[in-house]
Amino acid sequence: MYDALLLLSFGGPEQPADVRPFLENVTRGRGVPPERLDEVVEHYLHFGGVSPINRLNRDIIAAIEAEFASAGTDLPVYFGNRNWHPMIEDTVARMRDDGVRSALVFPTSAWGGYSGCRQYHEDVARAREAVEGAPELTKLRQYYDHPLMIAAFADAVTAARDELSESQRDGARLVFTAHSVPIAADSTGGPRADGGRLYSRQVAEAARLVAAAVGAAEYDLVWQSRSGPPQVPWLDPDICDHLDTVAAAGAPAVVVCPIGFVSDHLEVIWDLDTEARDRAADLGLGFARAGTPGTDPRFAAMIAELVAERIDGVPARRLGSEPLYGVGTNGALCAVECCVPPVRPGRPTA
Ligand SMILES: CC1=C(CCC(=O)O)c2cc3nc(cc4[nH]c(cc5[nH]c(cc1n2)c(C)c5CCC(=O)O)c(CCC(=O)O)c4C)C(CCC(=O)O)=C3C
Ligand SMILES: [Fe+2]
Repeated sequence: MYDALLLLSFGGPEQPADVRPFLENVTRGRGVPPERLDEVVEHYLHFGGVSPINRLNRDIIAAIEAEFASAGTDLPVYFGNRNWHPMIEDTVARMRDDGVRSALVFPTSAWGGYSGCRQYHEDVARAREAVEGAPELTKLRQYYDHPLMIAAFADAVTAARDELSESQRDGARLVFTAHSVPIAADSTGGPRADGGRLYSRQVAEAARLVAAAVGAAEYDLVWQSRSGPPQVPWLDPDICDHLDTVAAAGAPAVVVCPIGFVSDHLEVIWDLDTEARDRAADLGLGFARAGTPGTDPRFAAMIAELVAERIDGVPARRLGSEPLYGVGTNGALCAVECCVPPVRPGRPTA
């Protein structure tokens, strides 16, 4: 029925010369101001112009291959990106040349919403348009509340808390963070009949599930990595501003859980490990950042389970109750009027 798996991700530069063209791909027609782009160029150059994201995705692929081998699942795993090499168009052409007829697509975003789900459908549609004789491509579902992912995040939170000194541990505030998006995009996320806000509702539920798993009665959910022009409202508060609030409330430390991301890519190692950590230091707040689930063996096990749902009809395991979508073949949307793209300032209308 399916003869391959394609891991589809965001992509990131692998050398300094890649940084500008990568960012142009990401932001084309999206109204991100040039000043913001210049800043983001600096973030990448701070790490030698190399994002860890491709390497981390290759590690995830190696873990999936091992998982498939031990389960006797005979599916080759391919790697393609939206914004940088290996580009999805090139990978889909290679899949066709290898004789792949119908493949499943695992997106490295757990979420619904425009950026986390619909844009991956658009990537699939664009790649198939570019490649004559392209295989059928069926995107897997959203997995924000999969028990294996929640368990991996929960153990990472516990490990981060243990890094704090004993005096900081007790009063440490648990803070979840995810990529901010424009409020207009969030409000049209999901099928219209569901009332929108799919992304922020799923993020809030994932945070609740992880907090419950570690026994935290209190926690906060904040946002990070805002871009776009300042007059456009995005989900807030921002993580750095929130650290001021936490410090003012008298907490000795924070445990920051990047619930919105599956791996330690640039949004994590810059925005959290650099910017937020520096802000915490200025405020005299202890700071520990929980790891992301991508390197946890349970993450590959979860992917194998999502594949088995499609191939063997294994029942979908999930802990939450927010609506869950994400499946579509050849770029077909999850539902009619799903995640209608917001009108963006500066975006070409054609
Ligand atoms: C919801 C969401 C996720 C999580 C879901 C998922 O994982 O898909 C995510 C992930 C990521 N975002 C990433 C990088 C960037 N995102 C940008 C810009 C934007 N992100 C947005 C949303 C999201 N982004 C939005 C609404 C924009 C504004 C432009 C637009 O409306 O589309 C920009 C432009 C410059 C800037 O920051 O302004 C960059 C460089 C990287 C790669 C990091 C690396 O290289 O290691 C990853 C994994
Ligand atoms: Fe992003």
